[in-house]
Amino acid sequence: MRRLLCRASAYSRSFSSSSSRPSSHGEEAIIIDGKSVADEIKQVVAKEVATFKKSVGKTPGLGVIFVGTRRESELYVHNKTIACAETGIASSCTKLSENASEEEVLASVMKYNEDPSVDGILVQLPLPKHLNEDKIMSSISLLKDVDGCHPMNIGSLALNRKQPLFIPCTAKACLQILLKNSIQLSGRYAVVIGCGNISGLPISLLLQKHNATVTRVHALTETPEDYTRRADIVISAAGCPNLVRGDWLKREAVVLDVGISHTQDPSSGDLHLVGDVCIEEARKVASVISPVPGGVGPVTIAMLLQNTMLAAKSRHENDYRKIS
Ligand SMILES: NC(=O)C1=CN([C@@H]2O[C@H](COP(=O)(O)OP(=O)(O)OC[C@H]3O[C@@H](n4cnc5c(N)ncnc54)[C@H](OP(=O)(O)O)[C@@H]3O)[C@@H](O)[C@H]2O)C=CC1
Ligand SMILES: Nc1nc(=O)c2c([nH]1)NC[C@@H]1CN(c3ccc(C(=O)N[C@@H](CCC(=O)O)C(=O)O)cc3)C=[N+]21
Ligand SMILES: [Mg+2]
Repeated sequence: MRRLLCRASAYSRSFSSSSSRPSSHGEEAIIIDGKSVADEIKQVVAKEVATFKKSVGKTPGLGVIFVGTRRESELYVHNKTIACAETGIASSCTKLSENASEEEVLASVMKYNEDPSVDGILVQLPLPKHLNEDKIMSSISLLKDVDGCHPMNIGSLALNRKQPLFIPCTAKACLQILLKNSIQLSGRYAVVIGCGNISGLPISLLLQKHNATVTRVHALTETPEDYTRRADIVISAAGCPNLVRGDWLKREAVVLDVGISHTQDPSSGDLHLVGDVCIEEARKVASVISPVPGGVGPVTIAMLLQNTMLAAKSRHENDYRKIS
């Protein structure tokens, strides 16, 4: 009975444009519509950008650095550029070849660090293996770290009572989806699958900041399902198709699928996206699921725009303080 009530209340809470119920037979999870969550955020950002342009006379700007030729990275960078244009943010992209030297990449970061028209910098990951990712990410100016990947920002996210200037976009996107669907975090048990620097790790730190009890599992964890089966909230960011099966989940669990893998259609050559969660099984067990595509991904891009707007504002306030 409690379960039924839970499900009914989760349904009524989310009975809005941001979620849709896939079937009417009453036992399937709510599938979150990330695109509409993203559109709402983008509308707010677009208004802020317009106000900023009018009052300050500057256009917020994002600089992207893309090393190599990975096809999916190219797609993401393209999507980010379009999203910037939609909200009135200026964007530029520095493309470097697969065998670019560390000095070249660092020089590109420095150029954006010093460019007053650039408010936010994103170095597209993963980088080619010969490059030192830590060194490159640490060279991004703290005030421009809209990706939230600088060790100082990650450190502040991990510390009690400290607020980072920028929260990594994917973690922010997950939190936004949870809050939007009135999913309580405080005191609840959350399991994050995968501890990557741009997704799993920051997600687990942000959930912990919101007083969830958090376990992180990874490729070396023995029987990860022992943890996920007890979890109120499961967030998977491993990049392994069908990793999370229906029998890995507790009834009424909330499941966010962050992982994205690309499979190529043998006949058309088109890239298809798949998440980590076996959605056909999970939807029969979970109460709420964010799918791939159309879940966390679009919200992540909206958060990048929000962080870029935030960077423009805080840099402007800093300049103002210096001259007054
Ligand atoms: N939707 C979105 O907005 C975004 C999606 N992504 C996607 O999220 C995924 C993760 O990205 P990223 O963090 O950069 O990746 P990383 O490669 O940095 O991290 C992957 C993590 O998953 C773990 N892992 C791998 N296989 C398994 C497994 N079988 N069981 C449990 N854990 C496993 C790895 O563990 P170990 O370290 O032990 O090998 C590692 O901790 C990718 O698919 C990426 O495309 C990323 C960013 C944004
Ligand atoms: N420094 C850095 N920061 C990142 O945030 C970062 C990165 N590097 N490297 C790659 C990953 C991946 N990532 C995605 C963002 C949006 C979608 C997204 O919008 N996905 C859409 C579909 C997109 C499509 O159709 O191709 C969806 O899931 O519906 C996907 C993936 C950010 N990443
Ligand atoms: Mg590397």
